[in-house]
Amino acid sequence: MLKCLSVAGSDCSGGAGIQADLKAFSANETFGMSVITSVVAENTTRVLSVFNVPVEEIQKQIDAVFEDIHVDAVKLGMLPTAEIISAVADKLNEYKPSIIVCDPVMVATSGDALSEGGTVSTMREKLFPIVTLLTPNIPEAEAISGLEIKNENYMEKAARIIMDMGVKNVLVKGGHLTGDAVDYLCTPEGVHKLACKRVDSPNTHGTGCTLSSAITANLAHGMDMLSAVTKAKNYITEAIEKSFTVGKGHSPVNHFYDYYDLKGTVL
Ligand SMILES: Nc1ncnc2c1ncn2[C@@H]1O[C@H](COP(=O)(O)OP(=O)(O)OP(=O)(O)O)[C@@H](O)[C@H]1O
Ligand SMILES: Cc1ncc(COP(=O)(O)O)c(N)n1
Repeated sequence: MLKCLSVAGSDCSGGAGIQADLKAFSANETFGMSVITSVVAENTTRVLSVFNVPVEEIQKQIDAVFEDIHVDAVKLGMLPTAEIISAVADKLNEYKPSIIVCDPVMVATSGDALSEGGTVSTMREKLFPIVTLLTPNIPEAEAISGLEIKNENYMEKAARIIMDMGVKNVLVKGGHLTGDAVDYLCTPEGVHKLACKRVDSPNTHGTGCTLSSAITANLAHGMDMLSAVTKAKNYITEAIEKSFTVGKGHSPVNHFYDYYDLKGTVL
């Protein structure tokens, strides 16, 4: 069994963060593990509070996993402070996992901040040189590239700017635009446009976390970057399409649509 580790924040309502990552790892046939960076009191409508785990405890969790278990791939989610980014990067440099997918989480679907301001420069200095793939959404790609993304054409430009910062592969996600759900994948081989139909649904809580974790699992399985991202993109589209209501706001996606029907009966 391949083993994937998520280093991310906890979403008590189960739709995003570590909880989404573990579900996506399992649904994509890998064993999931978690290092919790922050305990977020949040639900489908809002963030009530953010309690960051002390850096030493994050380091110890990473040590506990790596001293005992071979990690096939790592996914990075919410790294809320420059100090945490720096400490996680140092640990990754120590243990050198071969695959690192980084979702540079800054803001929740509800619009609430999940990261201190001013973390982009630390991410750029410490994480960009070591990540295999960076997966910013539109606001994150704007913050990193400094480019205002007015439409699809600017997504590709932003991806190229971020590649020029030394990132090996970049996926700029277009969930926040209108029209088809279009993402741009920039690899050393070129730019690939990945378009799926936009599902008319408010159930998008955790889409970014789920997509990046599915990509991580696919890369752990040995897929090349384009195949891993394409398969994960199809997975997230279907997971949104087959989602159900949880709470009063943006419900999560259905990670296990392939395994259970909406009454929980095994397919
Ligand atoms: N309504 C939708 N229908 C189909 N695909 C979607 C929809 N919304 C988002 N996606 C897709 O989901 C993935 C995540 O994209 P998005 O831009 O929403 O990331 P994110 O902002 O990090 O996630 P979130 O909105 O959960 O914070 C992308 O592949 C995007 O194209
Ligand atoms: C703990 C935590 N991490 C990340 C997100 C963003 O998730 P997404 O961008 O996938 O909605 C979130 N809402 N909560």
